[in-house]
Amino acid sequence: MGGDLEEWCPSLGSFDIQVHPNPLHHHGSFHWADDPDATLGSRYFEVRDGKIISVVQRPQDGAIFKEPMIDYGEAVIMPGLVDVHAHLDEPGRAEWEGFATGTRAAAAGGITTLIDMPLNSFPTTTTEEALQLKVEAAQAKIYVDVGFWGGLVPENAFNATALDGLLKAGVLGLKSFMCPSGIADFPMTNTSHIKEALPILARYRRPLLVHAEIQPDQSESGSEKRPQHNMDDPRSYSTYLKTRPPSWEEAAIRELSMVAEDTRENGLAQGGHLHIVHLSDARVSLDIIKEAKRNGASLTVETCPHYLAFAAEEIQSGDTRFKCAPPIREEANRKILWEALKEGHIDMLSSDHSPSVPELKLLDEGDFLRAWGGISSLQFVLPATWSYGREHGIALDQLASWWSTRPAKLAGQEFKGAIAKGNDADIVVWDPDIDFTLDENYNIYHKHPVTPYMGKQMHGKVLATFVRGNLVYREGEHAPAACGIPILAK
Ligand SMILES: NC(=O)N[C@H]1NC(=O)NC1=O
Ligand SMILES: [Zn+2]
Ligand SMILES: [Zn+2]
Repeated sequence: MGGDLEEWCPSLGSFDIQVHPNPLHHHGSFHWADDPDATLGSRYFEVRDGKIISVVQRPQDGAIFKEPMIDYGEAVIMPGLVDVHAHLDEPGRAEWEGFATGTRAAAAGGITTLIDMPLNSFPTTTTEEALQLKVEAAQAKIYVDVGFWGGLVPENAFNATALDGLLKAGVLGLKSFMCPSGIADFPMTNTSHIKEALPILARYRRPLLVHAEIQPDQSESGSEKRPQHNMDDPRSYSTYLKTRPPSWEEAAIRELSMVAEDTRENGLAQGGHLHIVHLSDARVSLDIIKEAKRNGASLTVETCPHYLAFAAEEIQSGDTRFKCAPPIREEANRKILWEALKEGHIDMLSSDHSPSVPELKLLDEGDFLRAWGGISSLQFVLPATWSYGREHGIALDQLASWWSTRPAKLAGQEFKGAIAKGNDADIVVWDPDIDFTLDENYNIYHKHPVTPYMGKQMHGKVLATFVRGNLVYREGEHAPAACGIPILAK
């Protein structure tokens, strides 16, 4: 590695990066996410004022190369990850996770853009004023770029003026829940709320993201109930699993697939888009999604590394670090999820980083029914996807598509998600061959170190992360200044 890298943020100015193909990892060809025809060979790209201004096979191919030149040798260079689903909880619950801690973890994990969820912070991001508070809280604290989803709740769903205000203020889209969210000031929406909001979102060409689970008896208690399962052992994972069967996801996704018909050509919400967050059920729910897509709906779906990494059978009694909703299902389901991802039926990945203060995980009692549902994982999504994905024969360009290109598109970030001329120089440099064990000595930058990945052996180490040409992280060190910016839709 050459060049003067001591110059951290706010800008490295102009520089060039040289990339050699990694002979161990080319999986047929080494290429950028947006350039499937690229053949094996060194590649160069040139960065100026935070933008990629050229990508060439050889320096003489039209680019004027200047110093400094950074040569990353055998390392893999990919577009920075775009995580469209993270809960940064500030303002209001900064003790759960915050902008500084969350984005430092993101930078260390190769994530260059993160879209913050409208809930778990207080107030929830359901009004223009609340968005303003979010932006103020993020200001000067973020190490990567951060956009914001707004919240669709019953209170604003039938109020077109309120939704217009929120969208004009710059949220990148809206998010709603079809079951209790676990947060009192983020009540769930039903199908009519969603149907009503979709044409408004369509006018802005912004998506509606939905937590797709429906609790059959529909009682809105704001928290999970302990119905007929209260005779079972609350420390046993299977007890929790039974409380949220695949039929919950199926019921929600069936309703959504009908609403999604409005997004088809000549539909009431043409130009609109529905996105299903964190799919866990790889069976009937996925079949409904495939059918809806075949019928022309503008619909996408994400899953998360924890559904691809873990299986219900291995979750130990009382280990509530693994509690999330929808729940992690059986090994057989995990296998089908991988197939669906590789075949393109699942469009992208996200972290759903949803930590709480450790006390709410009730780790001592190990009560799965009462513990906070949410998995902390932000910093580890790249090595987790790679480590577990290697067994399933995934390729680097698939990683870039699931983690960068497609999520950038969902979030409307046309200048992010790919290493291409004119794009932001958002880049992760990493070595897929370096193994590490996530243990107590590992630098975890999340607010709290509680994570189900603790103790796991993983492959893949992030060497450097650039956000708009700024070196924000390099091997255990962060830039002294927080040079991420809030992203607001125009
Ligand atoms: N409120 C919140 O973050 N809930 C999230 N946690 C989880 O496991 N699934 C969710 O939707
Ligand atoms: Zn959710
Ligand atoms: Zn979430």
